Amino acid sequence: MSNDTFIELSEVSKTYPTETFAGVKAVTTSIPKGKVVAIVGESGSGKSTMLKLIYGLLSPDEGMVLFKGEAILGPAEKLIPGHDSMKMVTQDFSLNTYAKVYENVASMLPNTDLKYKEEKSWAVMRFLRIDHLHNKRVSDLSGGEQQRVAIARAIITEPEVLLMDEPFSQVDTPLKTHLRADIRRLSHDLGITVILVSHDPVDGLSLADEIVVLNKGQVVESGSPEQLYNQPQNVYTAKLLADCNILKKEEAVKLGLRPLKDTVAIYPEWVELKRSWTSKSFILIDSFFKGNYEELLLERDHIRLRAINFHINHYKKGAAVPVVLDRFLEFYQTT
Ligand SMILES: Nc1ncnc2c1ncn2[C@@H]1O[C@H](COP(=O)(O)OP(=O)(O)OP(=O)(O)O)[C@@H](O)[C@H]1O
Repeated sequence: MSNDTFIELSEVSKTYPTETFAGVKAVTTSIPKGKVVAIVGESGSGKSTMLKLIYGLLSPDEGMVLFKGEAILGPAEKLIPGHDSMKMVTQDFSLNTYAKVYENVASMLPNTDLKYKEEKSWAVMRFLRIDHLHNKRVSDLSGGEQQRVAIARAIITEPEVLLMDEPFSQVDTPLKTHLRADIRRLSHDLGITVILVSHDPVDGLSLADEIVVLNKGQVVESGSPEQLYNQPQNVYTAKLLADCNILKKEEAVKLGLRPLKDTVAIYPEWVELKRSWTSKSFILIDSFFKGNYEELLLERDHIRLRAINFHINHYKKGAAVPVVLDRFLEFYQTT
């Protein structure tokens, strides 16, 4: 392990005292500087545990967590837990809800230079577009606004790393887009390395430069969103990131595919719907309106597939839908 790497986890394991299974197990991965990294995985896969190990809120039972080549001190070795060059925004935001926005943000800086304190507080509030709320009490803000105040408090001291646990949990869909853009600006404009945990992998796909996939406390793979979406090495990743159709080899063969491995994954957008006759017709079981498209549930030989259809209401329930299948992923694992 070289000294010029940024954050490195090497064979890190952590089992909680009351548990028999490890929260994380033999995790080895590295986090590059200045990037947005999303840790994704099913509930209980160890995402929050990994975040706490990086921040120093937990000590590993085995292995090492290094920040710029130095071991991160755990709670037993540090009076105030948490690494000095990092800040963590938790789901509860830890704000003083009775105080105003400006006070919440400015109180993170010492009173040694009042001019700097005031200028910096305004700059950070402007960066996160909460300057117009400066005089409002935090208790009167929406969840999305409180989230931005929590981020402002975290970045005002210019940390090198910002850790975010489920940053989108209290934000509705339109605000998510703004918050994603804000998080990207933290890394791209300010150079902060952002490590976030999300139970919704779509957040990771649309925002992160790199994704780390956890399953049962272990890193199953990591890479860019495009790489993991288009060429996942595990059926777990394909299911997690794409909500894809999973077929056994025999089922895929019945549908005319020629897989070599045990499990086949077909993304709904790869189920090609044709307007004219094809040798493969499916029966439309149901359709689900999704706004600018509908999701079709199709069946043939007792095998069901979900497909995406942009010509809403073109197919009626019970009708034959001509389909072409020529793109699929295949895996040796069955789950
Ligand atoms: N304080 C704790 N004490 C005992 N077990 C814990 C504790 N925190 C987490 N665990 C266990 O460790 C495992 C990993 O939990 P963790 O919270 O890291 O997962 P997660 O992927 O963040 O889950 P979620 O998405 O549900 O928040 C789980 O089995 C969980 O029950």
